[in-house]
Amino acid sequence: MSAKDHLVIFDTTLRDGEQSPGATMNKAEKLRIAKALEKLRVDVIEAGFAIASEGDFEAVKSIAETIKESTVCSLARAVDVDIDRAAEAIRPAERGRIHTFIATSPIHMQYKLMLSPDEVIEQAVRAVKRARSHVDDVEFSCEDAGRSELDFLCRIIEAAIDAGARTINIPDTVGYAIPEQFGETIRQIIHRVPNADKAIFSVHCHNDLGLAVSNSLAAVMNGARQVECTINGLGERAGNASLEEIVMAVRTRQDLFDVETRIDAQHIVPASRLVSTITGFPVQPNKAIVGANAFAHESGIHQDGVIKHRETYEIMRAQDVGWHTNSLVMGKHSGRNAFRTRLKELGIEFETESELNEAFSRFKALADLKHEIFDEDLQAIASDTLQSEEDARFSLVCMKVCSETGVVPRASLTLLMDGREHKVEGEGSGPVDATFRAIESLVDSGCNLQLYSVNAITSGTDAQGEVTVRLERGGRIVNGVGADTDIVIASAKAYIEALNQISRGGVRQHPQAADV
Ligand SMILES: CC(=O)SCCNC(=O)CCNC(=O)[C@H](O)C(C)(C)COP(=O)(O)OP(=O)(O)OC[C@H]1O[C@@H](n2cnc3c(N)ncnc32)[C@H](O)[C@@H]1OP(=O)(O)O
Ligand SMILES: CC(C)C(=O)C(=O)O
Repeated sequence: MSAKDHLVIFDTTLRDGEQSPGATMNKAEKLRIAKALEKLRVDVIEAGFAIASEGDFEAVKSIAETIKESTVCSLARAVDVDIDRAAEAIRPAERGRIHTFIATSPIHMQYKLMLSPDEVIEQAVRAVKRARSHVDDVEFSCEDAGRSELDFLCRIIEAAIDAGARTINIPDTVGYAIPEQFGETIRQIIHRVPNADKAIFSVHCHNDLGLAVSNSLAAVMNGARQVECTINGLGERAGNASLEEIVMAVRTRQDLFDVETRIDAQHIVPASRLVSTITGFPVQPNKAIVGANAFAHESGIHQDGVIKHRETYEIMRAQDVGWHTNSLVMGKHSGRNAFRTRLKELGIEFETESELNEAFSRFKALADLKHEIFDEDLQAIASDTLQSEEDARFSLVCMKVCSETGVVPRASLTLLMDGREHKVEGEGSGPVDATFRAIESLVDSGCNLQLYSVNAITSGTDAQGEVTVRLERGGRIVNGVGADTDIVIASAKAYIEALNQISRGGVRQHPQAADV
C-alpha cells in the first residue's frame, strides 16, 4: 500500500477565529491557546495579524518566541508595511511563515481595492518577493477566490509561485462555494497552473452556507494538501471550517482520503474547551466531535445497539478525541499531586507555584460544594485563576442577593476597584439584573449588554454554571466568562471579567463612586 500524503493543518483560531465579534483575546490567552495547538500538533499556527495593533504584534511575537514544534505565521496585506511588521513579529520563531493576501474577485478588485486585475497581479508579485526577502516560507492567498474567475486565478497563482510563494491558498472568503463545484475549481487550478508542482495548495473555507467543512474536504479530494481551520469552527461571521471535524473526517474515512494529518486527536476536546472558555463562545451540545451530546445515546434502540456492540452507533471512540480519559476521580479528598497531574493531562500548566496553589484552593472550595469535580470544572478553575491577573482593575470580594416572591430583587456587593474596596447596591427585575446594576452604580462603564448566557458546565443540580457576558462600548466588543455553583455569583464574575477587558482599553469612573 502506498504511503499517504501529509495534509498540513493550518490553524487560524488566533487570527480568523479572533475576528468573531467578541472573541478578542489578550496576549496571555493567545499564548495558552497556542500551547494547546502545539500539543495538538498542528503544523502551522496563524498567530495573528501583526500590523493590526501593538497587542497583536506582541502576541504574535511572544508565540513565535515560545512555540517550537509548529510553524508560527502572521497575516499581512500585500503592502510593505504589513509584510515588514509580520517579519519582525515572527523573527524569533524556529519556523516562521508570512502569509500575504490580496483579493482577486471582480467585485473586490473594482470596489474595494480600486485596482485593475493587472495591477493586482503586480502588487501580489511585489508582496510575495518582499516576504521572500524575509523568510523562505511564504504563503499567498487569493482573497475571495470563491467568487474569482478561474482564468485570472490561474494567472495570479502562476505569478505568485514564480515570485517565490511556497503555499497557495484558495479561500472561499464569503462561504459561497458548493462542495462539488469547489472541488472541481481546485482540481482545475492544480491541473492548469504550469508551475503548480512547486507549491502546496491550500483552502480556507467560511461557513456562511454551513458548507465550510464539506468544501474543504472536497478540495482535499481534488489535490489540496493544506486546510485552514479553527477550533470549534470559530471565525468571521458564521465561522471557518472546524479543525476537529476536518481531522476526524480524514481519519475516520481513511478509505476515501489519500491523506493523513499528524494531529494528536486526544487533545481535541481539551483544546475545544479551552477556546470556548477563553472566548466565551459556548459549544453547542450537538456540535460534531466536541459537543456535549456528540457521543451521547438517548434512545432505547441506540442504547441497546451500543451495549451489544459500540460500533453499531458510533463511528469514532469518544476517548480517541479526548473525552473522559481521566482515570483519577477528582474530589475533596484529592491532593495537590493528583490535581497537578490531571491538569497536565488536560494541557493546563501553571507558570508559578503560587498560581497552582491558588487554583488548588479554588478546587478545594468547589469540592466542598460538589461531590465530584469533572474535567470541565478543572478547566473553569484554571481559567478563573489565570484571569485574575495583576492588571485586573475590578474584582469581586463578596456578594449577597435577596430574591423573594413579590419583592423587588436586591443585590449588595463588595468590589475591589484599583485596590480599594467599595460597597455597592442595586435593585433589578431579577437577581442578575440587580447584580449588574449594583456593579454599574460604581463603574458606570457606558457599556451595552449584548449577550447573557448560562450553561451548566456538567450535569446535576450541583453543577457549576458558566456564564458568558458580552459587552459593547464604542464599537468594541468583549466577552467575560465566570463559573460558580451559584449562577448569580457566576454572572457577577463574568460581568466583572468583561469590564476588566473593556478597562484594558480605558473605563470612565463614576464621579459618585462610593468609597468604603
Ligand atoms: C478576509 C480576511 O479575513 S482579511 C483579514 C481581515 N482582518 C482584519 O481586517 C483585522 C485587522 N485589520 C486592521 O487592523 C486594519 O484594517 C488594518 C490595520 C489592517 C488597516 O487599517 P487602515 O489602514 O485604517 O485601513 P482600513 O481598514 O480602513 O482599510 C483597509 C485598506 O487596506 C486595503 N486593503 C485591503 N486588503 C488589502 C490587501 N490584501 N492588500 C493591500 N491592501 C489591502 C483596502 O483597500 C483599504 O485601503 P484604502 O484605505 O486605501 O481604501
Ligand atoms: C486572508 C484570507 C485567507 C481570509 O481570511 C479569507 O479570505 O477569508
